[in-house]
Amino acid sequence: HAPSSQPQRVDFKMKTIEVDGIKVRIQIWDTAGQERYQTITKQYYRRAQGIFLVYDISSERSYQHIMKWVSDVDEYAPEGVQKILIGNKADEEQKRQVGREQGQQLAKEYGMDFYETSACTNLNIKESFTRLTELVLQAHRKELEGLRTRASNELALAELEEEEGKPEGPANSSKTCWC
Ligand SMILES: Nc1nc2c(ncn2[C@@H]2O[C@H](COP(=O)(O)OP(=O)(O)OP(=O)(O)O)[C@@H](O)[C@H]2O)c(=O)[nH]1
Repeated sequence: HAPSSQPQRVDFKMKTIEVDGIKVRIQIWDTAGQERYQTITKQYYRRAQGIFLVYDISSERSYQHIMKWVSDVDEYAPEGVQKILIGNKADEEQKRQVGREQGQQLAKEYGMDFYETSACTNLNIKESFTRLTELVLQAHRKELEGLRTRASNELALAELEEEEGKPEGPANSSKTCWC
């Protein structure tokens, strides 16, 4: 926690969204981008499951910073964290410094999905949150399936071992009482 005299540099919100007919409760952490707060915000990467890397389409500089963010995420976030690249302020067309293709190209290089969004007009806000949640769920579904397979294999093995441990002959018939 930041000392109370310091401004809060991490905003935290809860939201419920629906993905594939399933209600998912998500925690959204908005960390500060400013350099002087970065030691604090890096600590928050560790528990992230999905990350938006956001630049401002009216700022070439913010776009150039994305590579640095990606390397920070690679260093501090858990392996397998899902990432999406966002070009925000898409409503500011007249101030645009970063082409949509530049965003698409960078996202492709890093194997990320890409959206241009606007917090002012709501463009792609819901879509990008839904997509990131979907990716996180997909990643965890694989984990869950892995666990399930392991659990059923272990169960099958335990049953086999139990079966092998039973005495042979008539005592092993269905009439035997094991209680
Ligand atoms: N036109 C426009 N302005 C936006 C949009 N999103 C944010 N802003 C404005 O951009 C400024 C910065 O927004 P913040 O949400 O504080 O940006 P931030 O990246 O979280 O800033 P830090 O937390 O300081 O790193 C504010 O004045 C917002 O109103 C958008 O989609 N369009």
